[in-house]
Amino acid sequence: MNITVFPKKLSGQVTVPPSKSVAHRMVIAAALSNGISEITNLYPSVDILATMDCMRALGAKIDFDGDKAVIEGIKDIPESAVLDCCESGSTLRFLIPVACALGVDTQFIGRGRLPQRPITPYLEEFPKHGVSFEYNNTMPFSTNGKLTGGKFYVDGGISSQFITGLLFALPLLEEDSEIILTSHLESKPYVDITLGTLREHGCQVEETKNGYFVKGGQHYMPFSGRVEGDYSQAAFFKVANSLGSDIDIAGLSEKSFQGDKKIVEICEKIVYNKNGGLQPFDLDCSDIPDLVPVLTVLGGFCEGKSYIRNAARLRIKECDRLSAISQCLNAIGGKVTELEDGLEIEGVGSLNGGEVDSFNDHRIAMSMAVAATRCTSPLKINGAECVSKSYPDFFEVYESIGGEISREP
Ligand SMILES: O=C(O)C1=C[C@@H](OP(=O)(O)O)[C@@H](O)[C@H](O)C1
Ligand SMILES: C=C(OP(=O)(O)O)C(=O)O
Repeated sequence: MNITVFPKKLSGQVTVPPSKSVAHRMVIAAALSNGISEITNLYPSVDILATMDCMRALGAKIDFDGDKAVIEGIKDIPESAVLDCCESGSTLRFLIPVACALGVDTQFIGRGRLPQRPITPYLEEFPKHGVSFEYNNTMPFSTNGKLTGGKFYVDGGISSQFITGLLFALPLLEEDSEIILTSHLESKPYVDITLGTLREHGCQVEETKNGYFVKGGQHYMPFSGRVEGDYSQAAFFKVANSLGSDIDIAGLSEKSFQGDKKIVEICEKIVYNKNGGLQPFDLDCSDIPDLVPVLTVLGGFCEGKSYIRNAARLRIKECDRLSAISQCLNAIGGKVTELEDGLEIEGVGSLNGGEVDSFNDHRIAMSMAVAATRCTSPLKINGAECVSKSYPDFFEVYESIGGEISREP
């Protein structure tokens, strides 16, 4: 579906959808628990539906109705399973260790960019712990064998999702385990969300000076709760506000562990200079990768050069996000230069509109819809249906706050 967005500032109230990151974790932990958990404020994004289907395939009973899921933890572990991770990196990287810890011989299926996204730490470490892979740099691929504990050496710079996956799996093993980070852990706030979920389910993890120690033989206890609002989605509306819209954003928890909460501080700190223009910024984005596309849009309207730093990992997300957002903004009159691990954004004050591709990436499509609020002519976003990965009704919400769009199948 292609969507043309007509330039218009937005105003009204939005309740942000529940956090995708928190929801993945709550569903997985509930499915591993001994008993029944109830999760409310669940939102059927394609990624979350994928995680629920995978946990069903591993033996959990999940009854999802409205915004509530009743999850009965796995009782009978299947010998083998096929897990369709769709395009979700989280689902894939969280569930490889989980399936292996349960001893399920698993075929992993995926599409879009997922087959190209790395799973290197597992390929390197798991054969030393009883698991073999049939893997040809793409999907489907298969795992065989039951994971055993011990030391896991993991590069912290590819994706924090490997640490989360291991943290979910290691309490289930008989032996104690240690995760040893061989380089700085990027996206650490996401691991902190995982630790919070594990605590809620009664699992203990100790932080060490270079990683995590996890006792074996632990049991997940059921836990019922509500998924908190998503700061990475709130960021689109926050940035729209910094660009002149007037959106009242509801549904966020101030106590959240989400690293993307940083968007609040970033937008509060953005100051207007004496001509009413926005001051440029220089940001280390190692802990907030998902904010980068929309922050690039913000930089496009600042007066002077803004910088996004420590963001090399963005090249291995749903698309190469550094390249995609640069191409999109440059196609409509922006001045963005790719750096090896970041971006230089020269503010231009106003963008023209025209036509861009979503690169099949939800965060690129939504960022461009925010850019459109300040374009001088309509902006067509091709392949805009990709928002369903995290925010299926994004464009309906956008219309509800005064956005004007037309859809083309
Ligand atoms: O653990 C998570 O929920 C996520 C971790 C981050 O990935 P990386 O750790 O690969 O940066 C983030 O980009 C992704 O959207 C969600
Ligand atoms: C990168 C993302 O998700 P995942 O890694 O789970 O595919 C995202 O939602 O921006």
